[in-house]
Amino acid sequence: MQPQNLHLDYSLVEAILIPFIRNEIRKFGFGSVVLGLSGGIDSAVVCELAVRALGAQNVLALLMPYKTSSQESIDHAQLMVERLGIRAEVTPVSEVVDAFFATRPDASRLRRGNVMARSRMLCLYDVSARDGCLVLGTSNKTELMLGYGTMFGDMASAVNPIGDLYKTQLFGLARHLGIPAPLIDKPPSADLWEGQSDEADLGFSYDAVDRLLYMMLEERMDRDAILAEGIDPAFYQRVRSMVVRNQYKRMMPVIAKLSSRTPGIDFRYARDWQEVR
Ligand SMILES: Nc1ncnc2c1ncn2[C@@H]1O[C@H](COP(=O)(O)OP(=O)(O)OC[C@H]2O[C@@H]([n+]3cccc(C(=O)O)c3)[C@H](O)[C@@H]2O)[C@@H](O)[C@H]1O
Ligand SMILES: Nc1ncnc2c1ncn2[C@@H]1O[C@H](COP(=O)(O)OP(=O)(O)OP(=O)(O)O)[C@@H](O)[C@H]1O
Ligand SMILES: [Mg+2]
Repeated sequence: MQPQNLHLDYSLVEAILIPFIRNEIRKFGFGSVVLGLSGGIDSAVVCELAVRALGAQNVLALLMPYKTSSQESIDHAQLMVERLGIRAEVTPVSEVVDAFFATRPDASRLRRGNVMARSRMLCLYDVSARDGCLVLGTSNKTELMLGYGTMFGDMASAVNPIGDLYKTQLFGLARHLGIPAPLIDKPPSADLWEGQSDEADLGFSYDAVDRLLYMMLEERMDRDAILAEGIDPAFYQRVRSMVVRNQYKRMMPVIAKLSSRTPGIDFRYARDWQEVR
């Protein structure tokens, strides 16, 4: 498999995603969106696309730093706000998160990170109720496949335009859209604790894992064919087990089937199932 196979015609991607956002937001009578703008590349790309789809006046960015969030992240989020001329609100999550852990002082870094992500989700959904808008999602395909995100936290949204794009492709789309270089050039980080980096957390690079995921998913190659491409067997096994282990993050909760039409099992109409009057 050639690494260039991963790359897409980003003009075409843009041409698909802009009407996608417009249609998926407007078909229920909504006209505007809110999203968490972190200063990272994923939310910058989603924000840029949303402005192109709906207009700057219809996009609200929430900047939700925790007290350890880096100043650079905040600056980069501000850079996007200025570039796009959108409305922005700063709603730090430090007090909420710290109040929660005041009675749980021994909680691990993982638990703290998840509560941080879920506190941001609280803010986003509260604003969506306040303003009558929808929450735009920013989880990319690599994160969704690996389960590298907090369920009901940063993974929660109404509409996610980038969930079928690998991180490597996000970089390509960001360049195509003209996202400022400082956001593209820095290492991706969940920014949940000081100095965190996705690639250090995961123990492999996005280039390597996207190449492997592409062979597993798009090219449907089996283990032998993938190893013949020079992929390390331990790396293959690790990624495969992450994909399998985190399947639940990509599904509805399991529902005990008691009737002939169970939500999510036999009742699987599309989100826009027409109301019969
Ligand atoms: N088989 C199963 N079926 C259904 N539910 C299952 C389950 N196994 C666990 N669970 C449940 O899921 C929970 C674990 O999932 P979850 O709570 O999501 O948390 P978890 O997967 O443990 O951690 C989240 C991961 O995402 C990373 N993250 C978080 C936030 C942002 C970013 C970023 O890149 O910005 C990255 C974070 O560093 C960490 O590696 C368990 O505590 C359990 O309740
Ligand atoms: N400080 C923050 N303020 C607002 N939203 C945030 C903040 N931190 C995280 N988020 C939200 O959580 C999402 C998940 O973070 P994640 O790090 O995966 O994406 P990113 O920061 O946009 O890009 P990158 O992965 O390159 O850092 C973000 O896209 C954003 O919507
Ligand atoms: Mg980030």
